[in-house]
Amino acid sequence: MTLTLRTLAHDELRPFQRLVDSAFLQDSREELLERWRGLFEPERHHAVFDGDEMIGGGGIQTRAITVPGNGPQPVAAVTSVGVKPGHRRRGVLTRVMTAQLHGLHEESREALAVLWSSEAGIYGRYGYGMAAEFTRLSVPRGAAFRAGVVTGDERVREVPVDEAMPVMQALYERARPGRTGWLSRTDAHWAHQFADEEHDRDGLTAYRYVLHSRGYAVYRVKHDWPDRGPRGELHVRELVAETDEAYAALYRYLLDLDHIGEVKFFTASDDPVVHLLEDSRSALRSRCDSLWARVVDVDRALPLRRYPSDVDAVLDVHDAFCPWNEGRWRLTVEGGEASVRRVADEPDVAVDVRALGAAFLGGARLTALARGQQVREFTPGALNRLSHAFLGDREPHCPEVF
Ligand SMILES: CC(=O)SCCNC(=O)CCNC(=O)[C@H](O)C(C)(C)COP(=O)(O)OP(=O)(O)OC[C@H]1O[C@@H](n2cnc3c(N)ncnc32)[C@H](O)[C@@H]1OP(=O)(O)O
Repeated sequence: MTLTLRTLAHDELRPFQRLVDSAFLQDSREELLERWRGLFEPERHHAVFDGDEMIGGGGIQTRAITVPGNGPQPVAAVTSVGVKPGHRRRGVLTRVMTAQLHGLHEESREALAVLWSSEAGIYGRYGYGMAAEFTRLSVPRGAAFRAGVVTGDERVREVPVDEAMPVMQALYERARPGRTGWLSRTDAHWAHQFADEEHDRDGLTAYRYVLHSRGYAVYRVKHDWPDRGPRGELHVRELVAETDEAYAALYRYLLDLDHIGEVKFFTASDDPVVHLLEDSRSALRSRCDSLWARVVDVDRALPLRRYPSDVDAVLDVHDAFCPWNEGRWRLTVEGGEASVRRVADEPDVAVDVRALGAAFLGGARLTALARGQQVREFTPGALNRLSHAFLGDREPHCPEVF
């Protein structure tokens, strides 16, 4: 039977969702369909059919991502990729990736695509690079701040979700343009991210919502009452603050809650809490990849962000999956703004397109990627200059899995 590929219609959410559930070895739940419907853009979802049977697919959410120095920019947020068990390793994913990336290029849609990868070995072959990491942070309850840390005297208040949500949305929107890696959220995204259904809780409590006039935190608790006294785990879902003082005040509130042993948070890898703590080593940290990024069109993507230093270099780009990127491009950054044009000049560096994706948000250094054999320098000094130009003011961080 030959395989066919097409985009979906509005009434195909149910079979598509069943397919994704089957690929992720999850039970299908009819009641979740309404929540998914708000996120479903059928014309941006591709599915592969074996005869009449939908056996694989993947979708795109139309969103914006904050890039270094230039606020939110359009991004194709790739999501819900799956192939039914029994139909794997015969090129279904490759067909979906081809349809997505070639489609973005041909229709001049988003010049950048991002995703969270279920397994790290999958997306490099399609030109995605590891662009951001998150830190699994664990801080013991009561951990003291350094003398001199200011938390202010404003009371942090726990409030019901209905009161918290509009305030959270406004705070998030105000903070977002300055936070590399944060995504735009519609009401449907907010509803999805904070749905808080029983089966998502994994034995933890419902979300608790905490407000400060300049920030908020959302958390759950896993209770633990051993003989030596309570030592629950407090899991922070999101902590957003417009000021450093509000950030410290919210952390202080969470660290001082009774019955807690540890505060745990999947946070940005430059979360400042280690600098607030008297004993920085009490914060245990381990890192893992979060966002993978794909430069769809080199000449359209690189000018989307700003650069901290000027540079003029010819890049010999290797891109086997999107051949329109292959070859030599001159990247010129003046006053932080980039222009990119095709040239026949001798290259200063050779880069795999994965490395451009990894460096795009300022998270990975091109010098490190060179040591990882994804970048090669021909002109001495060019790599250091280029690597510096790609840095950002903050570590990129994506506070939600989509
Ligand atoms: C953004 C997201 O949604 S991430 C979620 C991805 N989905 C999942 O993890 C759900 C469970 N897994 C699956 O559904 C499937 O196994 C998929 C989607 C990962 C792969 O689908 P397939 O149709 O089997 O992939 P396909 O046959 O096109 O393989 C292409 C290549 O990727 C490789 N590959 C596929 N899956 C993996 C993996 N998990 N790890 C490493 N390599 C992989 C294949 O070996 C093949 O390599 P080759 O080009 O060198 O021959």
